[in-house]
Amino acid sequence: MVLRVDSLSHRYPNGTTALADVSLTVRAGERVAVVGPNGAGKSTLARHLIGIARPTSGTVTVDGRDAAGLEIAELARSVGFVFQNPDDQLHAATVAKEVGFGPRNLGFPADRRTALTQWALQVTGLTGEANSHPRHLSFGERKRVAFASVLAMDTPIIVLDEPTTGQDHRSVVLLEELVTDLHERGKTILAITHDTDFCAESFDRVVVLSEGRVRWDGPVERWLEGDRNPSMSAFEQPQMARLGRRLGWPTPVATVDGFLDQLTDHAAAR
Ligand SMILES: Nc1ncnc2c1ncn2[C@@H]1O[C@H](COP(=O)(O)OP(=O)(O)OP(=O)(O)O)[C@@H](O)[C@H]1O
Repeated sequence: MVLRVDSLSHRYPNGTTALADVSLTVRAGERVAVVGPNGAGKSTLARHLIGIARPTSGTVTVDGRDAAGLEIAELARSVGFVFQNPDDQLHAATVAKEVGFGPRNLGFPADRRTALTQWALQVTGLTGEANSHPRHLSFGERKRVAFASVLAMDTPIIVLDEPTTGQDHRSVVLLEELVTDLHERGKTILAITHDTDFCAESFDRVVVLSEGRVRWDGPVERWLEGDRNPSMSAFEQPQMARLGRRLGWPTPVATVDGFLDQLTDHAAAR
């Protein structure tokens, strides 16, 4: 169990209860999407995973260690966090320096630092921007710089807060491929997202939060079976699911590959 949240509650000083008795376990190598309406408590939950929020009650355990008892810098070796707003985490004068900062800070040797920085720039499509000032890039590009700077830290767990926001179609496809690649490298990935297409293409499991509580937790395919699952009703079905329904297909389909498989089966059955 790489992440374990036990009966976690969080009340802000103004009295708002953002999380109420949340329990959740994530195994190493899982891809989990946390979804839910605005104000559900998703970002608050993420802040607990990186140790910048302290539980009102309950515990958060990362790799068997109580997050509340660890220094933020220590936790950063295990959990990389990509903020919703990249400007919360970009400070260096060039993209390459920004991406190289994390591995340098963690004390990695020079050859590992260089290899990780180059890899992170390459997989986020930023090699050509290595010498640019992050502030001169677009919002979508800055988000990719933030992602690259977390990748370069080579943490076993990566938490992404709304990664597809502000990304054009090409960048979303790049992101989906990247999540698959990271999964194949054995990373544990948890993303907070409102993007059901992204959930369908890149994640195995969905956790639905609402009003600070876990309302649903299970495989992404089951969650997407809209009318059989009331927790899905507040979300837009993935495009492939809507298309499958319009075609009258009885078995729900959510991904492009799933759609093509069913199309092939239907053609063969004719
Ligand atoms: N610093 C804070 N002080 C007081 N209340 C807060 C604070 N941060 C968040 N909240 C409240 O806690 C609740 C959960 O907020 P949170 O940001 O975790 O939700 P979210 O699911 O991430 O929302 P969104 O989808 O809009 O980003 C909301 O009611 C919010 O107003």
